[in-house]
Amino acid sequence: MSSNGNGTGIIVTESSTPLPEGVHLPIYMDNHATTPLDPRVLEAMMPYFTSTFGNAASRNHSFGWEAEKAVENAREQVAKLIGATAKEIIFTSGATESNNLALKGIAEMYRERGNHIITQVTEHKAVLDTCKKLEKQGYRVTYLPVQADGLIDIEDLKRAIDDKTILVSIMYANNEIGVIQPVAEIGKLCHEKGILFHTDGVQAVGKVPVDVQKDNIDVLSLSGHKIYGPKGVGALYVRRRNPRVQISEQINGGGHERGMRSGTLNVPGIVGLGKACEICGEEMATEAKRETELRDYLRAKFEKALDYVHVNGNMEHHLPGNLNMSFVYVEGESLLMGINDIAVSSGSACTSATLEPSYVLKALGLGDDVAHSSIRFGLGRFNTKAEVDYVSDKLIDVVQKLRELSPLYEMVKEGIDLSKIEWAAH
Ligand SMILES: Cc1ncc(COP(=O)(O)O)c(C=O)c1O
Ligand code: FES
Repeated sequence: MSSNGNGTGIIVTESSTPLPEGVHLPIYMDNHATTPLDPRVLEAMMPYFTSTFGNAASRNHSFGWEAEKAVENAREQVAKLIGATAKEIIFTSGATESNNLALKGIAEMYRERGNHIITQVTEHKAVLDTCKKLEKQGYRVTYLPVQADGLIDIEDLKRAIDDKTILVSIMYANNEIGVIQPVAEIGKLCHEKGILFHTDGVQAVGKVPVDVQKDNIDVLSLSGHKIYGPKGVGALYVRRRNPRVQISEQINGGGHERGMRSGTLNVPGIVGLGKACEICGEEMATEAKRETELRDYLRAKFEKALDYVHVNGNMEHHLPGNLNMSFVYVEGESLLMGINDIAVSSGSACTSATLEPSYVLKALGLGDDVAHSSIRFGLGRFNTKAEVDYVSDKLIDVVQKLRELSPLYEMVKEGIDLSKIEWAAH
């Protein structure tokens, strides 16, 4: 296997100018995809791999009791972060499983009551593909559109509800454009109509205050690796009162997690998830402020230096660390190649397995070309101002150079209306 020397798979281009202090390449600014494990989380997890390795289900010796105690402590920590009680937390292998369990488990359990589910077009694939599977099994699914700013229209939701609707699943915050949906309002509407409300809270939990009571949430998915915890562990909040939600198990076996999710518990992972939640709860307010400032600073630098750039998604209802920007009139692929020492995500096909531009950006009404020239910056706990400066300066430089070569940009500057041009077919 060839190596690029930094072990990340990212090829770092040689630079003749010395790097600013505190900047090490490559720079990771893709914290919506995953986050590094916080060293404090690792420290909490370590004993549970070696000395305290018991099976939390072993009832007749201290190894089991110690493991169980750690799991129950983590359950409290997770519950506290979202305003739930410990008994309402089910541990899973991650949010993909949580979303599957929520949707399939509710669909199956409430089949007698109805077969209609409402979601939205900009959900994560873990929700969309689960819904598609349920459609094959005879459920009806309404995929609500979003407005140009990424928010759903509550009136659309009201119109979509019918007497067979059993579940509404709308994500708390979007993983690409960072837009925060009016969750409390959606939940209130669902409760008035006697419909269950599930939210994919993966990007919001730990970043902004999430409270299952105030937000009228019945079922919520969360994931460890998006909040500086380990990968492969997550949880599902399942409301126990007003209303008591019932979920049909999707994995059968030893009856763990009150029968809702069998399988020996990942004790170190769960301990890590709990610790990650505790840290987020303690540091959320200051960290959200810090990331928001960095985010706004990054955006302001782009807007000052470049024309034809715009943000995607409503910026008032927005995650602190998210910035999704389109750099119009540059070719997406070249843009990415020009910033290959920076780990960000793009709305283009070249970074994904499926050869299509981001369906989230397209749902906002962006054309393929603009979606291709869009970049998602995901700022996180370990990003610094020096990194933000490096990233913005580099990007501005690359965009300016690419535009110098861009005939489209030149035509726009000359005042030619591109939409009126008849391009020759090829
Ligand atoms: C909004 C959203 N939902 C679900 C997931 C899946 O989470 P996990 O990686 O824990 O399965 C992700 C992560 O990619 C996400 O961003
Ligand atoms: S930018 Fe790579 S496919 Fe569009």
